[in-house]
Amino acid sequence: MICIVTGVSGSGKTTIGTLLSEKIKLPFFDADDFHPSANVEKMSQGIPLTDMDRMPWLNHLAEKIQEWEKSGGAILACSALKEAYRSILQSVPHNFWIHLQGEKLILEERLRNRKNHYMPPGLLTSQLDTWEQPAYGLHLDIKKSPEELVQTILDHIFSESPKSHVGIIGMGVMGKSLALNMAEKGIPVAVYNRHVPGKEEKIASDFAAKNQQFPLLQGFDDLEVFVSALELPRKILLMIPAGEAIDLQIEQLLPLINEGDIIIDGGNSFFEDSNRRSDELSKKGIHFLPMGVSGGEEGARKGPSLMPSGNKAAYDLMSAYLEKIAAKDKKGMACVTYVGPQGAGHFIKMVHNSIEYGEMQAIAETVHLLRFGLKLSLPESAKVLRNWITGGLKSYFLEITADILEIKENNEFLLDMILDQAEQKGTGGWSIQTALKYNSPYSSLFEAVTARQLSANKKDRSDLSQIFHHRFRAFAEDKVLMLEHLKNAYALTRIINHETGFKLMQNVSDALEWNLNFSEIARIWTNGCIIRSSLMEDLAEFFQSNHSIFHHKALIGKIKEWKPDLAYIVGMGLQHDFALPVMSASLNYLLGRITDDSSANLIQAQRDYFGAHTYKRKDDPEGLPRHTDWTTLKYKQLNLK
Ligand SMILES: NC(=O)C1=CN([C@@H]2O[C@H](COP(=O)(O)OP(=O)(O)OC[C@H]3O[C@@H](n4cnc5c(N)ncnc54)[C@H](OP(=O)(O)O)[C@@H]3O)[C@@H](O)[C@H]2O)C=CC1
Ligand SMILES: O=C(CO)[C@H](O)[C@H](O)COP(=O)(O)O
Repeated sequence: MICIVTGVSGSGKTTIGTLLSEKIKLPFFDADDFHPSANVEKMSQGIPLTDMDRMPWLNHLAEKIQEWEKSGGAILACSALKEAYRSILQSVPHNFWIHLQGEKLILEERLRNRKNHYMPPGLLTSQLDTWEQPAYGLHLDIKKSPEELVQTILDHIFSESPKSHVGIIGMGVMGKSLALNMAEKGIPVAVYNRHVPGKEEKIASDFAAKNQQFPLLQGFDDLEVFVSALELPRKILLMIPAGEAIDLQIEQLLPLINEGDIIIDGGNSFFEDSNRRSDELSKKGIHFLPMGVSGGEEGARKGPSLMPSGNKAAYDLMSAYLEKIAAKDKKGMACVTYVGPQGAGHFIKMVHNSIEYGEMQAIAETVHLLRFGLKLSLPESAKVLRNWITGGLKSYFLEITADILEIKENNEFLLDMILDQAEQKGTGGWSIQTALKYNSPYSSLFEAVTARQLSANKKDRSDLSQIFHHRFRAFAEDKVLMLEHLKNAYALTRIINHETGFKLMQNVSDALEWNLNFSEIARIWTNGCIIRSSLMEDLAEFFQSNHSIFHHKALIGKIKEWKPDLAYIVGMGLQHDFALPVMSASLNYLLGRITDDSSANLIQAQRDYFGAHTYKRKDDPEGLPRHTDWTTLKYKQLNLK
C-alpha cells in the first residue's frame, strides 16, 4: 500500500506521515528530500517553483512509488498541489490519498514556529492559490490532534480495505506455510509477527511483500492494525511456541478483540494448559479452539492434518477454512475433524508426537543394527528400508529415513556429520507425565524420551565409552535371515507403539468423558501428518468397530508370528552391545499385556510383608483386601517363637 499525504506547507504532512508509519510499519519518505539541488536552492531563496522545475522531481517520485510498492509499500509526504502533479504520482493502481487541509491562520502560525526549514512563510499564499481540491481520497481538517487524525486514517484504511477472513500470528516455519496454504486456497489471510525493535522488524509485512503472487495475503507489523483488518467474528490462529508465549499473546489480544471472536492455538501446547485457557476465555466470551497441527513445514504448506477441539460453535465457523487447507484422505475427505471438548485436540496431538518419538527411535535402532550389526553401507540400508516400504510397511518416517541415509553434502554422507544429541520440545515428556497421571502403561514410548535424554550428554557418553571399551559387535549370522527377523521385529515394535499411544488416549478419554472417536482420529492421521502409514490406514477402518489394537484379528496373527523375531533381535542386539530401548521395551510391554500369571503376586506379597499394604486373593478377586501377619506365620511354620 502506498499512502500519499498531501497538503501545503505547515499542514502537518511529516508529523502525520511519521505517526502513521509507526502504526502500520511502512517506511516514511518526505518528497522534499527528493528535490534536485537546483529546486532546493530556488525554494530557500523564496522563489516559487515552476511546473517545469517540478517535472523531473515528480517523475522520479513516480518511479520510487513503484519501487516502494514492490517492497511492501510506503508513506510519502508530498504537497502535490495540482491534479497534474498527483496524476504523475498515481504510478501504481491504488494509491491511498490523505489530504491535510486547514485555515490559513493555523498554517501561518505553524510556519512561524518552524525552525531549520528552508520554506519561508511567504510562500504559503502562493501554495494555497495553486492548490486544486481533489475529489477523491480522505480529506482531514488539521484542527484535530495528530493522534486523532491518524486514528481516522487507520479506521478509513481498514473500513475501505477488504477484511481478511483469518489472521495468523507467528511467521515462523508453520505460520508462514499455513498462511500461503490459505492464500492459495482462496482464503483472505492477514499475518502478523511480533515486533522487537532492532531484532524482529517488519517480519510479516516483508513476508507478504515477498509473496505478492498471493494477493489475498496481507502483512501487518502492528497488532492493533492486524486485528482491525479481520472480519467479524475474528478468527485468529496462533502459530507460536507453547507455554508462556501463548498466555502473553492472548493477554495482548484481549483488549483488541470482542466477545464471539475466535482464538485458535495451532501450536504444540500442553493440553492441560489448553483446558485452563478454554475455561478462562469462555468466561470472557471468547471462543477458544486448541488445535493440533501435524505435517511439518511441507504439510502446513500443502495440506496438514488438523486436530481442532474446544468450542464447537466456533469450530463450525472455522471448519470450511480448515477443510480447505487440510490434507485429504484416500477417499478425498479432509484430514480434519472436531476432536472433542477443551484441549482434546492438543491432547491427541501430544500422543501423536509421542508415537512419533517411538517410531523415530525404533527406526533409529533398526538403522543402527543394519549398519553396525549387519555391516550394511548407508545406501544399502536405505535400499532395505525401501524394500520394506514396498513390502507392506509404508510410512512417511521410513520414506524420509531412506532419503536421509542416501543424502550427501560435499561428497560425504550428511547423517555421519550430524552430532548424535537428540533434542526435544516437550510433547514426549508431557505424554509420559499424562500416562503416569492416568495410570496408563507407557514403557515403550517412555523409552523413546529417555533415549533422547541419554543421547544429550555426549561428553559423558564418550568418556564412559572409553572406560567400558564399548564397541558394537557385528552379527555373524546369515544376513538374509537377519534382515527378515529385523523387518518383522521393527514392524511389531511399530504396532506396539501405536497400541501404547491409543490406549493412553482411550484411558484419558474415559476419565475426562471426552468420548474420543478413534476411527476419526486414525483417519485424520492417514495423510498430512508425520505418523501417516499403511498401519494408520488399517487402524482407521479397524477402530470403526473395535477399540484395542491387540484385538485386531489380522494383527493378532502378525503379532504372534513376529513376536519371536522381536525377541530374537532384542536378544541378539543386546548381546552385541546395541542399546535397543524402544524395541526391548515394546517387547516387554507386549509380554506384560499378554501374560496371565504374572509376577505381580510377589510384589503384592512383598508390599504386604513390609508395609501391611494388603492384597487380594486369586480365589476371591472382588473380595475385601487381606492382610497377613507374615512374620508370625513364618515363625509358626518354622516352629519358632
Ligand atoms: N515445526 C514443526 O514441524 C511443527 C511445529 N508445531 C508447533 O507450532 C508452533 C510454531 O512452530 P514453528 O513455526 O516451527 O516455530 P518457529 O520457531 O519457526 O516460529 C515461532 C514463531 O513464533 C514467534 N514467537 C516466538 N516467541 C514468541 C513470543 N514470545 N510471542 C509471540 N511470538 C513469538 C516467532 O517470532 P520471531 O520470529 O519474532 O522469533 C516465530 O514467528 C510451535 O508450538 C510448534 O511446536 C506444530 C507442528 C509441527
Ligand atoms: O509436532 C511436530 C510434528 O508433528 C513437531 O515437529 C514437533 O515439535 C517435534 O517435536 P520435538 O522437537 O520434540 O522432536
